[in-house]
This record gives sequence, C-alpha cells and structure tokens, in this order.
Amino acid sequence: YLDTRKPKNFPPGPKWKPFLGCALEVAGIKKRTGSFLKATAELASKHGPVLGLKVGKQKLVVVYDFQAVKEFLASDDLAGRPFGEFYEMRTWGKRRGILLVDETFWHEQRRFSLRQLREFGFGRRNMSTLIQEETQELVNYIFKSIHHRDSIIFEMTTLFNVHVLNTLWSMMAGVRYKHDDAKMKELQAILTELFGTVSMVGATFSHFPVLKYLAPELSGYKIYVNAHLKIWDFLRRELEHHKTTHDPNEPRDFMDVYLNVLKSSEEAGDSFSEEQLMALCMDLFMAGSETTNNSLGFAFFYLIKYPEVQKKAQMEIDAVLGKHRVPTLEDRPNLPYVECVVLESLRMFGGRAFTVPHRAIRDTELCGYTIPKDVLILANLHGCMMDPTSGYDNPEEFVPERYMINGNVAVPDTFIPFGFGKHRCLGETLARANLFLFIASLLQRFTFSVVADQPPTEEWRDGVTPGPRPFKARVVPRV
Ligand code: HEM
Repeated sequence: YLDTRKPKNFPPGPKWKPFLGCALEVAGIKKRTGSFLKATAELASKHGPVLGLKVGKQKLVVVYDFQAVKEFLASDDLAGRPFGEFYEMRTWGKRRGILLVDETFWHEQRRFSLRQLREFGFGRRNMSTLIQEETQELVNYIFKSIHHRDSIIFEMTTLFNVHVLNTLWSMMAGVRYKHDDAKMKELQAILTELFGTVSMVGATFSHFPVLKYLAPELSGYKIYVNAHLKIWDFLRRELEHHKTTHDPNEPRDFMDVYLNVLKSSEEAGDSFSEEQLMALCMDLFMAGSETTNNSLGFAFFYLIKYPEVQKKAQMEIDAVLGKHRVPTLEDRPNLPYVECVVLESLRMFGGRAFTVPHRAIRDTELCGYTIPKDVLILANLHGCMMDPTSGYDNPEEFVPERYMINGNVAVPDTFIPFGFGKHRCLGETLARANLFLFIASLLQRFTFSVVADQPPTEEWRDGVTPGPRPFKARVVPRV
C-alpha cells in the first residue's frame, strides 16, 4: 500500500500516493466525465495508449488504441484470469471463491461450453426456435398490454430482461419464466443490484480489502456477497432438481450434458465437478444477461432517435417476411439492413465497454513496457470503436449503412465488441442471434417512437456493462 515507486518500465500514468495509488485522481476525472471509461480515455490521451494505474493495492493497466489492444489480446502471457473473491459459502459449508471458474480449469470448461453453444440443440429445440419462443412471448405481451388502445408507453431498458434471461436459462437448465414472474424478477433485481456495485475492475472493497470489515455496506461488500449467495442458491436448487430428474439418454439442457460428462469418467477431465458446473453457470449468467440487455437497450434508444433507420429496417422486413411470418435465424442473409442495425448497436455498446480483466501470468512486455506478473490488464474498447481516431466516420452517430459495402455486410478489423484471442466472448453466437431476432420481430409488429416531452437522454449508464439510462418509448402496433 505504502509503496509509491512504480516498477521499472511500468506503463506511464498519474503519480502514485501512499495507500491510495492514483485512485483520487482517477475518481476526480470519473466524476467530471461521468464514467471510468471516459476517465481512462482522457488519461490515455495524456499518458499514451498503455496506461499504468494503481488503485489501492491493485496495479492495473488499461489499453486504449487498436494497435495496442491487438498486441494485448494476442499475448498468451496476458491471458490469465483474475483471481476471484473468496468468502464464506454457507451453502457448501466451506470457504471457496465462486466469482469465476478457476483459471487452471477454465481452458477445459471454456472448450466444453463453446461446443455446447455451437451444437446448441436439446430435444427438438435449437437456438433459433428457443429465441423465437421468447420473441413471440414478448410480442404477445406487448399486444396484450396495449389491449384496445392505439398505443402504449414502455420503459425500454427493462422490457427485454426476463426474455434474455430466459434464453440463457432455457439453454442452461431448460427453464423459462413468464414476463411478470416474481422469481425471475427477483433474480433480475439481484443481478442489477450486483452490477451496480462493481465495475469491470472490481469494487471498492477489492482495491481496499480492509473495507470489507470496516465498512461492509458502504464498500458494496455486503451486497456483493448477498447477491452471490442468492444466485448460488438459485443455481444449486436447479442442479439438485436436475440430479433427481436427469435421464442420461435424453439430455434436456446444458446441465444434463454436463452431468453426463461427470458420469463418464474417461470423458471428464480433472476440471469437471458439480461446483465447477455451478461456477460456469454463474459465469454465463453474469456475462450473458446484462451485455445482451444493454445492447438491445442501445438498439432501441437509437431506433427511436433515428426514425428513418427504423423505417428502412421495417421496409426490408415487410418485403422479405410480410407482417406475419415470424423471423428466424435463416432469414439473416435476406435481411442485411437489420443485420447492420445489430452491428451498429453492438458498436454502441462495445465502444463504451471494457473487455474482461486479464492477468499477467508472468513478467512480460506490451508495446515496449514491462507488465509484471499478476498485474490486471484490460482494454477500453472506446479507443477501437468510438474514438474520433478509431477510423469510423462520426463515431457517435448511429449509421448502420457503414457496414454495407457494395451490397455486402462487412466489418472493419477494429470492430471488436466481443474482443478476440483466447478470451474472445464465448456467447457471441447466442448474443448476435438474440439481437437479430428481437429487433426483427419487434420492428415487424410495432413502431417505436419518442414520448412527447420525455426525450431520452444522451447520457449513458456506467457500471460493469454500459447501458442507456432508463428511457420510455411509445409503442404502436403496425397494421
Ligand atoms: C451483446 C452481448 C455480448 C457482448 C458485447 C459480449 C462481449 C464480451 C467481451 C468484450 C468479452 C471479453 C473478451 C476479452 O476479454 O478478450 C466477453 C467475454 C465473455 N463473454 Fe461475452 N458478450 C456478450 C454476450 C455474452 C453471452 C450471451 C454469453 C454467454 C452465453 C457471454 C459469455 C462470455 C464469457 C463466459 C466470457 C469470458 C470468456 C473468457 O474469459 O474466456 N457473453 N464478452
């Protein structure tokens, strides 16, 4: 804590003070600019694209521009997973860390999850039919809410929550919930609470661990632990249910396939265990819900802000599907403009986000600087996709046409909302399928517009994942 000397050749950044490191300076800029993302972008413009920070006891490197991000994400030395928080897990009666699947096991668990997601299909349901069920549930819910009126006003940032969680939870445990289901709402509330207390680089208590004991509430530790315990409990109950109803010949979902692997000793590597299954579900849950929700939030934020984009997408949908044929993933090649709306929504989300933090697994180099072992390092993707120097014309504008090149959909190298390299998002296929089907299905049946005198604010919400601030839209059925 008291050491203010920087390691030799450490990336440049603000001066370090005893105990705090440069936390105060960063917090000051964060307060002025409104987010940690903008604060680190500003510091990178002053100190350079590889920024060295120290927040409390934690040394941290933030990488900003595309060339540096490319070198970072391609480096095997910088592909470690951060250590999770450890605390008492009453449910299992012993001490364990549950934030993340253990690094030594991650490789095998990641490969298993990727294969399940790629071969997605349990019983008669594949990824498209599963998401279609959710999109049509939402369409019906909106029609039901409109009832005999001409239109309805919805708060848009929460409209998709349950349905997005359902796509994850159906895949993992074969369970889906109704739009108003109390249990699912509770789970969503826990996730939202949790995401509000931490940022991508951890929470106040992880930088100043003594606060866990001195100020458990103020430092967010209590909320963090309680939220984890509640989710852990939720997952454990589902796992117990699976164990009693599991038929090895007819796996219904991810949990069943995993239980099959556990049963067949030659297939199961060392990394497979019930606890790892729970931690894996936790990871997928955490990584997949807010990201997809907020990307959809940005999509509809911009669709009401740019009605001409919405109209153009609707015309394409009408021409290909008409008003009633439900969009499926097979329609993707025939709806290139909708696909471009998806890409631009992902840029609006990703360009305001960080990658997950990685850990240096040994002393190494990045762009000529020394990164000591165990230092946390992450990329600020604003530099790649939204900075004026990122190569996108008017990067703050929502322009789906930018991906339409000679009639084909194409993205530049700098388009990396899912990262790349060893930790590239493993839910990319599911996330893109969700975005495409939700956007296409809703625009087919409804028009979304700004509510008079309640225009959405341009300010967005910082947190583990960025999102638009709550905003309302008027929803009118298309006849
Ligand atoms: C629009 C939605 C999404 C976006 C923009 C997104 C973006 C990202 C990014 C930027 C990373 C970090 C890559 C890196 O550090 O190199 C990541 C990692 C990850 N994502 Fe996603 N993600 C989304 C949805 C999902 C979904 C739906 C799932 C689960 C089904 C998921 C699971 C994961 C996991 C498990 C990781 C960690 C991978 C690893 O460390 O090896 N994500 N995602």
